[in-house]
Amino acid sequence: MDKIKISAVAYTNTKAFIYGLEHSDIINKIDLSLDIPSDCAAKVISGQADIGLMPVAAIPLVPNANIVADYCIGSDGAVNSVFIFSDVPVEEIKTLRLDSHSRTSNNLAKVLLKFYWKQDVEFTTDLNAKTDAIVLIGDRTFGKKDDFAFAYDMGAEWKNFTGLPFMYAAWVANKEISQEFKDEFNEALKFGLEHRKEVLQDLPQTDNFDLKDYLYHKLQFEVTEDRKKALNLFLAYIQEL
Ligand SMILES: C=C(O[C@@H]1C=C(C(=O)O)C=C[C@H]1O)C(=O)O
Repeated sequence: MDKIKISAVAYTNTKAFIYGLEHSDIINKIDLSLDIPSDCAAKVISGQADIGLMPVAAIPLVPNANIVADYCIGSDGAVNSVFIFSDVPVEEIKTLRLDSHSRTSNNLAKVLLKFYWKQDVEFTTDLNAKTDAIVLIGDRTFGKKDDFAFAYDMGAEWKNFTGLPFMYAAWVANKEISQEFKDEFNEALKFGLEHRKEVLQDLPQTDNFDLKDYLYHKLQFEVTEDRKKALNLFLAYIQEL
């Protein structure tokens, strides 16, 4: 049988999932690559990967997209790794640089600015552009909150806006996956989440960042009904941008 090609996010938020996959027999049935989120999306869209832990904002671009696991990268309120960092308060943001690693959070910033804060903002991806604010996600945000005059946690702001939790990335396939594989995959992911203590022990400490709080509390990994509702609402807002 051909191995199932899987692309997962190479950030700390995915370490428990990777631990679970690597400590289960399923590791012999998959080809696992670790990528930045935007590359994960590109691989699932192009068919280079069969399944990806993919930024949810890119789901509409995936042919035959289907969510194949009961677990995701989510939060209920603040997530502590998805930010708009700004020199000015949000009412004064006129220009914002997006994060080339991101698909979901770039769109989340656009949705929040337009529909929640009702700001008219110019967006750029030019790394040399001097902007009022930037989107930054993942490990590169750890401990950086105090380096900026304003730090808006987009998980918290989405909850203020909608009252809902959020789903940043989901395990999405571009083809039919057997129930047998899905069951085994879910078991492996669950095993990883149950072994966060071991995962934590292997992670390097980061200044000004509470890794334990991040892995156990800020990140929430279940695909719940409310998180699916949030996903549909988010995708509908993206259509209106
Ligand atoms: C919580 C996070 O969720 C993520 C954010 C993503 C995005 O903005 O496209 C994609 C995958 C996840 O890694 C994070 O990266 O900090």
